Amino acid sequence: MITRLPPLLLVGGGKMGAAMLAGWRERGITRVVVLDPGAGAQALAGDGVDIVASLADVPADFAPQAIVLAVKPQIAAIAVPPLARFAGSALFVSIMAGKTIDWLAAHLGGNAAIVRAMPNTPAAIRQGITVACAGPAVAPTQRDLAETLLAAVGAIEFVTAEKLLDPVTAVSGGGPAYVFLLVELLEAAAIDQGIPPQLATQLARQTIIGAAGLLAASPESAADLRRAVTSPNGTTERALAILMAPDSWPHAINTAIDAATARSRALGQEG
Ligand SMILES: NC(=O)C1=CN([C@@H]2O[C@H](COP(=O)(O)OP(=O)(O)OC[C@H]3O[C@@H](n4cnc5c(N)ncnc54)[C@H](O)[C@@H]3O)[C@@H](O)[C@H]2O)C=CC1
Ligand SMILES: O=C(O)[C@@H]1CCC=N1
Repeated sequence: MITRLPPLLLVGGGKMGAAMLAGWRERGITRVVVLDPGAGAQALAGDGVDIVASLADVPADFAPQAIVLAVKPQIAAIAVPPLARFAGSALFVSIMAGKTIDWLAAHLGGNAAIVRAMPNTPAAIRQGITVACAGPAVAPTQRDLAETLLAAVGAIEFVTAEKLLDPVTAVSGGGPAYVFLLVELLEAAAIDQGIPPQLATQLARQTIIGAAGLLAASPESAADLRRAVTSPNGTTERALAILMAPDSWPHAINTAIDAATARSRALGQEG
């Protein structure tokens, strides 16, 4: 167990970068340099955290033990190669969707130590889940460091088959968006039934919050919790008969996850 985090370079201080930085601050940092040209990143400055707009502004004597890549995959081909000078000394942890360990190694130099990971936005409240895969050049102590950095924002699982990162990206990486969409759709349906908008919003939000809390607190499976709501010949049964029809949610969710998985694979090939 690492007690205090070593010097870190965070490349990209947007939604995910900021969420991880907040988790690291709770964990105890020595020094973090955030490389981000965006004006919004300035808000991340504070005790032990410096913001720089370009790599040229990173102090020459700063020696990060880990570099976390939290920029969009679409700019990776521009943002990643200049970091190759750290490849001999630092671990790289990439959370970019789709970008493979091979792609990163090709842009950083063949021997770079690389962990590819996929977190999700509940990281912002330390309730995320991350799946990670360590490349061949990662030393055991570097794997431990990656685990510590990622565990600061929620649960963490390592896999050895990197190809699983594409469906993981589709399921848990994007998963919060599907849940938020459900809130939006429930709210719209409530309004359609004549429920006043303010109450409709409250019903939709608190239903998801309450159901998630019940899932977290209960030892029962999701299917058992669903059955507990569903009275024989009652109201929920009528709704579920529509939602659970093979060409309804089962088909839509499966097709959606398939499309997102394919997009993750394609992002790995671009640039
Ligand atoms: N948003 C999400 O739900 C998740 C996103 N990811 C991945 O995390 C990465 C970041 O995503 P978000 O935080 O959502 O994006 P974001 O747009 O909030 O943050 C990206 C940050 O990169 C900065 N940036 C742009 N060009 C840069 C450069 N050349 N050097 C350094 N920084 C630069 C931007 O100013 C911005 O602050 C992406 O690769 C995405 O695939 C992973 C899991 C979940
Ligand atoms: O939509 C995306 O590409 C990223 C990866 C997972 C969540 N957001």
